[in-house]
Amino acid sequence: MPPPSGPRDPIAGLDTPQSPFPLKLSGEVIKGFGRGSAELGIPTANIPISGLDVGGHSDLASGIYYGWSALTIASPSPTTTIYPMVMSLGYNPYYKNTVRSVEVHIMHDFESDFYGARLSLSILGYIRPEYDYVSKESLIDDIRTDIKVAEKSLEREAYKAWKEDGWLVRGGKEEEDS
Ligand SMILES: Cc1cc2nc3c(=O)[nH]c(=O)nc-3n(C[C@H](O)[C@H](O)[C@H](O)COP(=O)(O)O)c2cc1C
Ligand SMILES: Nc1ncnc2c1ncn2[C@@H]1O[C@H](COP(=O)(O)OP(=O)(O)O)[C@@H](O)[C@H]1O
Repeated sequence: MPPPSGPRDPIAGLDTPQSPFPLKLSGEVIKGFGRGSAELGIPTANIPISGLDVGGHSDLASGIYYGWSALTIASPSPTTTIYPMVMSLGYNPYYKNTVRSVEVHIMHDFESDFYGARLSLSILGYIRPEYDYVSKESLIDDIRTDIKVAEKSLEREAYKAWKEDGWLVRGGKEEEDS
């Protein structure tokens, strides 16, 4: 399906997250198809799609989502940092992938890659379905717009609050029994 023509909404969804959000998803950063940085100039960290099953979200619709991410780097000592993120879930119709993938663009400039790190997501809203595009440039334009929409959407108080969520701050770990 091609994207609709005309301007896009600058903000996604209502002023408070609606059911089924927030959704939690966590996994190890694995290799993707090697296109994000090289072809699009927008790196995307892939995590195993099996993480959706673990959380009971295997029927989550393909599309573009936004929320907060926690990146946990193991060495020299485990450190978790929270960043805003946009996530693409699906078959990337422009590239006609045959498997569904979870790809996360973290809205931060990193100096190096972080394969093997743990990436935990608190997904707070849905932006749009995935589309096929006539050109790589129009795909890039839409991803850039998604990033702006996510930034603006996360500025709302009820969305900002989830940045401090315990599960995320603990790097995707459930609370231990005391
Ligand atoms: C916010 C965002 C929106 C995206 N939207 C689409 C889309 O509508 N259609 C599509 O084919 N791919 C979409 N993609 C996926 C890119 O095509 C994908 O990230 C790219 O193929 C890089 O894949 P790789 O990291 O596995 O190499 C989107 C990615 C992001 C981060
Ligand atoms: N802002 C960022 N968001 C997501 N990943 C990033 C970012 N900056 C660097 N990376 C790194 O780049 C990798 C993704 O690069 P990419 O070119 O999309 O390759 P691939 O999808 O094949 O793994 C991520 O796994 C991560 O290690």
